[in-house]
Amino acid sequence: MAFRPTSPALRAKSAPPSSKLWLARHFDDPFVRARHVGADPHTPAFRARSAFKLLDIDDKYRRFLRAPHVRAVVDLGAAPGSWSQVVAGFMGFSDRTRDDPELRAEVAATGTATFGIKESTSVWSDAPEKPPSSRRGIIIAVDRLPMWPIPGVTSLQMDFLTPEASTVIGELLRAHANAEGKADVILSDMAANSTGNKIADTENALDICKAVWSFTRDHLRTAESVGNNRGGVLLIKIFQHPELQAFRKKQLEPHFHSVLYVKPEASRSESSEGYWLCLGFKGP
Ligand SMILES: C[S@@+](CC[C@H](N)C(=O)[O-])C[C@H]1O[C@@H](n2cnc3c(N)ncnc32)[C@H](O)[C@@H]1O
Repeated sequence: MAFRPTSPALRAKSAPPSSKLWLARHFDDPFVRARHVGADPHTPAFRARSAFKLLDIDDKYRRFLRAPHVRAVVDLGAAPGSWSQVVAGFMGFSDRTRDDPELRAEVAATGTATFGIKESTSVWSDAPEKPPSSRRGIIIAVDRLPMWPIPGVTSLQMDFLTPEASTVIGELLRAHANAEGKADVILSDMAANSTGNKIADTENALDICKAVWSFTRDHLRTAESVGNNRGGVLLIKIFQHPELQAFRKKQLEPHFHSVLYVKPEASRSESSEGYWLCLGFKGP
């Protein structure tokens, strides 16, 4: 199956007027245009404009992802994979998926949307058999949706809110990360589907925050173990809401040296989306 984007002209033709407006604005968006920087103008360099949010946050806030000690990263809500692409780039892996004939042949041999998935565990990976730790670290990407592979990224197709998610990710970290078996950075761009009901949407957003925080307590390295008071980083997507602010005050602030609210340039101004960048984990 070819992962080539449908041309904007084709999509706009059959769309109702309101969608046409959205599409016109979408394709006029500098971050959407910037995705197409590769040799082939039809194949975006990044799979989503979200890549620019992460690049922007990392640029503005102390290059927490580019720090040399960062060798284990967990990317929650990773599909279609642009954040994982950014992390893989920083950790020295290049996205050869499009260019490498060998990798393409591998992909073709194992199937299409479901290729490589081990049915028993619902874990699949495009990383070679040798442990990633012997190279430049481990990147674990988790999503309910399948994800086209990215070299250096181990992908898990699972619902993060299920109890086994933490166990499976923890096992991978213990096998392939640093001596402590913990992540240097945890990223969460997870967003629940909107139900149209504000109360239900807030509850769902809060459930995600709580699950990510509980996972963080178990699997994030502390600033002390990194040897840097900004080490042990959590970046989590949130939507502005008083209940979420209370969660930040009670749960996050006491456990990190600093918790910053960040609204990257690539985040649409009309969206209430933002991120908390939590630096320097003090421990659970
Ligand atoms: C905004 S997208 C992430 C985009 C991604 N950061 C990128 O750059 O390509 C949010 C993702 O969160 C995933 N998601 C939401 N709830 C989830 C859950 N409970 N478990 C796993 N993934 C979830 C969705 O499937 C969706 O792919």
